[in-house]
Formats: sequence, C-alpha cells, structure tokens
Amino acid sequence: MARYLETEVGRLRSVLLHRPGAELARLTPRNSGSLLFDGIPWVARAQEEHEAFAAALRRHEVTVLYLDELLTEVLALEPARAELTEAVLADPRLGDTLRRRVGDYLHYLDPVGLAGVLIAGLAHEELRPALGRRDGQRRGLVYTLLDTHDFVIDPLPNLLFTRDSSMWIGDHAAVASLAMRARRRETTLTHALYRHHPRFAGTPLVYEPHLEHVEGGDLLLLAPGVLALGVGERTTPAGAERLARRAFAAGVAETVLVVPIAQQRATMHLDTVCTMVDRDAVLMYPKIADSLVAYTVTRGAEPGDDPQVSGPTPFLPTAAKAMGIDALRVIDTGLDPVTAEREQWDDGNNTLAIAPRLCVAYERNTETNAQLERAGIEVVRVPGSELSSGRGGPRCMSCPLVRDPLP
Ligand SMILES: NC(=O)NCCC[C@H](N)C(=O)O
Repeated sequence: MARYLETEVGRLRSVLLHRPGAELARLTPRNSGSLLFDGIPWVARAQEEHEAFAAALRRHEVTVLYLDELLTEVLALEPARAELTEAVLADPRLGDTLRRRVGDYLHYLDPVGLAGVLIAGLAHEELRPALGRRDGQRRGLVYTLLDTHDFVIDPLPNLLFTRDSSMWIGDHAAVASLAMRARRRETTLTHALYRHHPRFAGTPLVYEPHLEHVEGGDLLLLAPGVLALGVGERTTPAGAERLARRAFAAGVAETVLVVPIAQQRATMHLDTVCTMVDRDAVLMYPKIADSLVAYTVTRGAEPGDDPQVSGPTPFLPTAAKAMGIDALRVIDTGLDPVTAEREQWDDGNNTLAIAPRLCVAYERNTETNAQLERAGIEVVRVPGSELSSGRGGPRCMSCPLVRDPLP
C-alpha cells in the first residue's frame, strides 16, 4: 500500500477508525471522570453515530480501516500476541498471583476474544468464574481485596479517538506517548500494529511511546515539512523538542512551530481550537486567534547540534510564513462569544478535511458550520450527540493514513 501524508487537507484516501464497542459500556458515574468522559454515552446510539461518520467517509471514497480488525489480525501472530499480553500483565497493580491467573485467562482466548479484552478490559466479576467459586488460594490477596467494581484490566473507552494514539508524518508513522493514565495502554496496541501487522511492514517509526509526551491531537501538518505542535495539557515542551529532533533527523520536517495552549480540558489538544479546512484556511476559536503564539524550531546548524529556537511570534503570520503563503485565512468558530464557547466545547473546531474546502463536522455546531459554508467550505454533517460526551469530534476520531499530495 502506498502511504503518504504530508498535509491536513490533501484528498483523504484512507483512515484508521475505531468503532466504539463494549469499552463504552464500562463507563459509570463513578469512573467516567477518570476515564476522561464528561457523561455516560448511550452506547447503541454512539455506535450508530460512529457508523454514520464512517459511512460519510466511505461515500467520499475514503477507505476505512478499523483498529479492532487490524488488532485481531495481528494477534494471530505469536510475537504480537506475546508483546500485547505482556504489556497488560506488566501492570504493577496485579501482583504475582493475580498476574498468573490473568495470564492463564488470556492464554486461552482466541484472537477475537483477546482483542475484545485488550480493548474493553476485564472486570473483577468477569474473572471470578475462572478462579473457582470458593478457592481463596487461587484468588490470592489482590483479587480478594479488589473492589467488585474494579477492573483487573482497565478498559480503553477513548480508543475511538484514534487521532491521539498515532499519527503519520510523510511516510513515517509516529506512535504517541500519551499523557493521561487512562489512555496510556492505547499505544501498546498501535505500537504493535505498526511493527507487526503485514499491512504496515517496513514503516519507519519517527516516535514511540516510551519517549516524552506527545499526542496526535496536538499535531497539525500545516504544509509539506511544516508542522505545528500544541503544548499544554497533553504534549509537553520536552515532547515537542523530542519530536522536532526526530522529525528533522528522519527528514520529514524542516520547521516545527511549537504553540503553547491553555492547560485545561476545553483545550486539551491544539485540534480542539484550530483545524485546517483549506490549504490556506483554518477554523479557529476566535478567543485565541490573536493571542496564540508560536516558537519556531528548526534543525541545528551542524548535524548533532541542538535545534534552533526563535520567537515567540504571533501564530497566524508565523505559520503563513513557514508555509510559504501570504496569509492564513481564519474562519471563526460560532458567531458571538457565547455560541463560540459552546460550540468549541462541543468540538465545533474539530473538523476532518476530506479534501481542500470539504470537511466533516458534527451537525450540532450549527453556527460554526454556517460560518464554514459562508467561507466556501462544504460541510458533511454527522451526528455526535453521544460521541461528543468523550470530548472529541471528527478529527479526533480519525487517524489519516494516506492523503494525496496537494496539486
Ligand atoms: N484530539 C482530541 O482532542 N481528542 C479528544 C480526546 C478526548 C478524550 N476523552 C481525552 O480526554 O483524551
């Protein structure tokens, strides 16, 4: 398969999605906060909404790959199966006795069953039958003391936000280093996929999960060789420096614009406040449009030198200059400040470009979508009443694998 991704808006050819499943049914009022959801989604409706999103992409001739299917395929390969099982068993919460019992349980699962557990986790009570009804010795101390509502293996309800756990830069894949505890295990799955699945054989990795924190939602491919990287609640300055160093060394970037964003939930990633909808246009939260700044990071003068850093300078003109264009057009989220704040919260900014001037957006953000259309951007509206309870929109829910180069 040809793989290439050097912009945000080139004609989208293939994308990695994750259809939400049993892992969403793990969310309760007790755990939703720590699992990074702002509500308890109606699972069946969330699945319908996700199917509508995937159907909209297919209607536009985008090939949709599903993470659970690729995971099931890769689990048929012994090295991948061993690696993924070990990653789960490495959780220090388990202790030796429970680790052995969980290891035995996983050992007998076929690839479909194992993929299911790796995604949806394993609840305390689901393991009980495998431990014997009254056999305290087999259960051991940790299982006995765990609350019956606890998970032996934590679920991954945020896996549907495939944007964050991996990203592509040119012909390189980058596996994220996720900042939040609830999401860290997601990258054991994507890391294994890129290294073991035959579809990705030979793909060089420009970033890996053991490095400093970088999340895909913070990365925008502004133009070939020009990256913008938000630093805030998720991606750290050290992560930005590491990605810049690696992208320069791999030859997939010449300029990295590092963009500080407020460290708060509403703006957890750069793509919650800014996405590209044309080769020279961004959709942006108006409240920050004038205050956003960028530090320009370029490669050191000699091989082995530290990267050069300049700035801060205002983001919009700095980005335009790095992209080699006169100016970036800005389309505002919402209309008035209150609508803008509401629609930013509901992922109005978080559009996914299918091609220049054609994007997918949540239908609920009516004012923002109208603004886009007034600016000449065609909007493919998809439902997101349940999906948005995880605070992610069409861009967060997609990891583009291939886009055509811009003409
Ligand atoms: N790129 C994005 O903004 N992704 C949305 C991630 C939402 C998820 N509940 C999280 O807090 O990580």
